[in-house]
Amino acid sequence: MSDPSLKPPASNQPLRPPQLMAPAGSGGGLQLPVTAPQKLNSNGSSASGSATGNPRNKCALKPGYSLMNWIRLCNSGADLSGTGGRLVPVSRTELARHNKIDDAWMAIRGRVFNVTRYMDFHPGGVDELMRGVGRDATKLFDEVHAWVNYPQLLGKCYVGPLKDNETKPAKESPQITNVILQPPEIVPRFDWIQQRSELTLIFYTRSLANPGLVVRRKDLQQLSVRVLVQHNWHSFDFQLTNNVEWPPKLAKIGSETGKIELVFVKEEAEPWPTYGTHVSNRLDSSRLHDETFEYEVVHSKDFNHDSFELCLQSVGQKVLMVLPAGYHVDIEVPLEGRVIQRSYTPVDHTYLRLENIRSSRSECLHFLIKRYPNGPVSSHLQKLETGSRVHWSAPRGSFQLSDLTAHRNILLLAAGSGLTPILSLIQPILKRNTNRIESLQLLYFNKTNEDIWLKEKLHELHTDDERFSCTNYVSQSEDNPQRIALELLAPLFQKNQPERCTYVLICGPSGFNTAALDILSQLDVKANQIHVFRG
Ligand code: HEM
Repeated sequence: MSDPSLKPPASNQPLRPPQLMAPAGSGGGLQLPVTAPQKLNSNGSSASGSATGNPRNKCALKPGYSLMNWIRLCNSGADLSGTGGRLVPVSRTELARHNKIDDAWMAIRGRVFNVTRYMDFHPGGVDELMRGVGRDATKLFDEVHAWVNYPQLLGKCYVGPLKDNETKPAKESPQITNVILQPPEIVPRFDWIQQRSELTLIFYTRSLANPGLVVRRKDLQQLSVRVLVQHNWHSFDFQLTNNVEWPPKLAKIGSETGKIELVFVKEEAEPWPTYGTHVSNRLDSSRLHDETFEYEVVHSKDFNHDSFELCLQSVGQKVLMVLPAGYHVDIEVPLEGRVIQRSYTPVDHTYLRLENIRSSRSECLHFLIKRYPNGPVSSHLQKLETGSRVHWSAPRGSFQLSDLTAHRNILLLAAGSGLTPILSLIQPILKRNTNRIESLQLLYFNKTNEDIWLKEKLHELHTDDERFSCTNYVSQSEDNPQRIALELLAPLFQKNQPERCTYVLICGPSGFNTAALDILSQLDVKANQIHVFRG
């Protein structure tokens, strides 16, 4: 029998009209986040905004069900938990009984919430929220939007802790285990919003999925967007309602949310009835293996005594490419009738000394390249003049940002030009809100002081966020040659030390990588705590 005191609140009846509710209270109630751009209806009026301030809105909420209305309801004194203010421990059996639209409970991280009244306020819609009711929805919640501040939004809906004292099934059947071991494929979901003068195409992947992007302009209304997520490519071919300008005003990938936003400026500033149409497909990745992209040099300049910066944009400005963090492209160079390839990870333009405004534009990719006397690719690239052409592959890599989720103290080991993939990870790791990082330590190894890249920039990063630190080591120093060694790394892995590193990312020449792996194995660091970037 279910406990009669745990019945859904009487107020599950239709909501009181919002204007009858008390205004948002001042004392510790919910706060309204910063307002975001809003979705325009075809008549140009605005639909409701997003609860986290993101300019997305899966469902146009009914009038009277905006975030503001929810805050009012929360502060109105209504019994949203349905328990009359009592905290009631909830068994899993009890939780399972509350699985209906008018009686909906949900457990997240061991806490049970009555989401019945939140149903129509949920920006993802009623059907989505219903997927999590009557059960422990922690995993589902995190997969969709781990960043949503549910304790704050659902504070008044808290029923009580989830009791975990029930007998668990003895053993899961082998089939079930298999299903759990294979993570479900992420298929990007498309959405769009508009303002009078802008159109935003949105692709939702998954939290920390670290997607990449290739956008190709066919003409002012036809675009091909390819999303790379977990080694799979998904294509979206668009026929837009009207013309947009190229390149997009913004191409943004939320490293934590896995959300991709492409903001285009409309040629004519007016509301569109719809974005247009699109056809989507999952692509056969093996067929893309031989695909190359043609880029041309827009800027090339010495960076230090043996390295240079190179900025390239797609020929005819047709392509915009954003790589997943930690990924590279293979640049191809013709040599004596053959084609040879080397891997390079682009760097953010803010790391370079660009003077040319054009080269900081979003459709350009920037590289920091070390010149090796016997390196045919780096020597070839250095000789290129403005307008010279280069071919490279689609983004490649095996790094999974989600592997780092459980780790709060991360060590970065880089040598020489191996710094570039590491650079692409620093911001995504530091910006992570889920299981926030405590320390991100970079040990950067070079031959001489002159070889060290970005000394000041990395110091600035440390000044901006003290969780990040960079220590330089030089091997060709007369008084104190420093190399990667057991004594150097051992203190970072000492047991019982709160800042003990639990994950290591390594990138350098093969000798350096091998030495690092050898030392880490002596320190008992397991293979699943290490990622090596190999070019
Ligand atoms: C566990 C079941 C749930 C599912 C399947 C679900 C699904 C969704 C979906 C599909 C969206 C649209 C945007 C996106 O893809 O991220 C969304 C947005 C949102 N959901 Fe949920 N949701 C669930 C539970 C909840 C709960 C319990 C809350 C209460 C705090 C919540 C609050 C929100 C908010 C605030 C947004 C807007 C996020 C933003 O704009 O950044 N969701 N949800």
